[in-house]
Amino acid sequence: MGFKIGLLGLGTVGAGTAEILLSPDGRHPLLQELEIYRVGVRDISRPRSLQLPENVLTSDLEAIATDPEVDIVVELIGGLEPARSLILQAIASGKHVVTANKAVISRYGEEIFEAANAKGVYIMLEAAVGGGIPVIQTLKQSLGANRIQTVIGIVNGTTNYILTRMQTEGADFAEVLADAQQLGYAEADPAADVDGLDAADKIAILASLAFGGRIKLADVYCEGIRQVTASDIDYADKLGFVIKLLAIAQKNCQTTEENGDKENELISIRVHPTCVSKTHPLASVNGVYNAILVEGEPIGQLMLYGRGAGAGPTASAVVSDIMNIAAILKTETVPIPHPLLSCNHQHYCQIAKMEELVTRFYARFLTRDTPGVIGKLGTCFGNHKVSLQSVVQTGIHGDLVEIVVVSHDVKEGNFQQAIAEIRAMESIHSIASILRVL
Ligand SMILES: NC(=O)c1ccc[n+]([C@@H]2O[C@H](COP(=O)([O-])OP(=O)(O)OC[C@H]3O[C@@H](n4cnc5c(N)ncnc54)[C@H](OP(=O)(O)O)[C@@H]3O)[C@@H](O)[C@H]2O)c1
Ligand SMILES: N[C@@H](CCO)C(=O)O
Ligand code: NA
Repeated sequence: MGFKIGLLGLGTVGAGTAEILLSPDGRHPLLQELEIYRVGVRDISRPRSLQLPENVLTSDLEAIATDPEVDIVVELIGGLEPARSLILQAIASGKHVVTANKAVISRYGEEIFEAANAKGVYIMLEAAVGGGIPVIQTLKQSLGANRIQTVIGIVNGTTNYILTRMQTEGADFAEVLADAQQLGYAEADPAADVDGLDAADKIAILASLAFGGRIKLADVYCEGIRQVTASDIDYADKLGFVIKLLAIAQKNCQTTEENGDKENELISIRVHPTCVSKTHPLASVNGVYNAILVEGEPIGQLMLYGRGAGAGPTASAVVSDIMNIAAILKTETVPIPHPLLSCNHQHYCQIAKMEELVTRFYARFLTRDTPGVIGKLGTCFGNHKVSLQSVVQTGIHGDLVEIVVVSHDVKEGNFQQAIAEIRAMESIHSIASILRVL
């Protein structure tokens, strides 16, 4: 056998990975040279559906990360600790690392990549974004000739699955979330999915690759889907939209005030539920499917589509990373950092303020049924340079009237100022929802 794999974790993705490694027939011949040498889990007495070679299973994960026999450590336990420490121990022991852990990479990427570069080992993370979709390698290698302008993704399978079933069945949020957990799509703590944090980790990683600099996770604006209601899905539908949790990173034309230098272009980076026109390619990405739309020069638009979660698709990405490393180890006697596989970012991207974002908005108001209320809304928006595309009175609830507004492209800061004033108006009962429109 050629290369010894130390697998940390044998849950959804770990078991999917082991399954591929244990059945190499009909796959790339390089797989024949990969050996599952050790597998680390929390509880070795737990019954496993997989038949592993004897004495492979252990609960001593540190021993795997530092074992001189192991060539590649594959971290699939998830969470921040002990995942981060184990990755750092593996690097310090001269091992290449494959991980599906976007949470660790988006928070500790600088520490991990600096340690890896100093030690001359690779950190591969194809499974961390878009599951089986080969988006990391596409950005690192295949699109290297392009100037990337925009990356827009549906990158969380759990929330896409929930929104799709809410849309098609009028299903209840909690019931659909339980199904997503059962199917192995959700994170151990599904709040990471539902509150948009998982998507924020992923867009931080994608933006870093697309724009060639580090991204501080705290700079990613993030809203989840808890506040999306059946009513909004219904109104959006009538207006020609579906609601999707989008993760968006865009190079802003605006330059920094200090010197107006092109080098200082700002990046806008955000995750939020978004009204997407039914004719947009991302609108038909449903269920656990993910898609990433990239716009670059000269390639134009490119969309990658596939399964973003689940054992098999995610393991497909993990094993392809293992194979990339094995291929290098096989062909180079002294591995040198492969310029298209390693990460050498030296600076942080500058991030645009949310107030500066230019976007369309959808807003739903519950108002008292008093004369002139639509006029007051329109005047207030107008005073703040918010131009409206449509204002529709959509229903009456007792003595309250429901009004839905869709704006043209406006500055986020102007829109929010108008909303603050409207909220304080006597004739406004409440603002039921505000969504951005793609
Ligand atoms: N699930 C997906 O569809 C998916 C898709 C893309 C990326 N990912 C990422 O892949 C990683 C793994 O996710 P998963 O869904 O496979 O997780 P999982 O099903 O919860 O499996 C976690 C595995 O790690 C082991 N483990 C966890 N903490 C441990 C600790 N402190 N010490 C020793 N072993 C520990 C568990 O051991 P026991 O078996 O003994 O409990 C289990 O085998 C995460 O980073 C996740 O974000 C998941
Ligand atoms: N919980 C994640 C798993 C894949 O990263 C999702 O639902 O997309
Ligand atoms: Na991927």
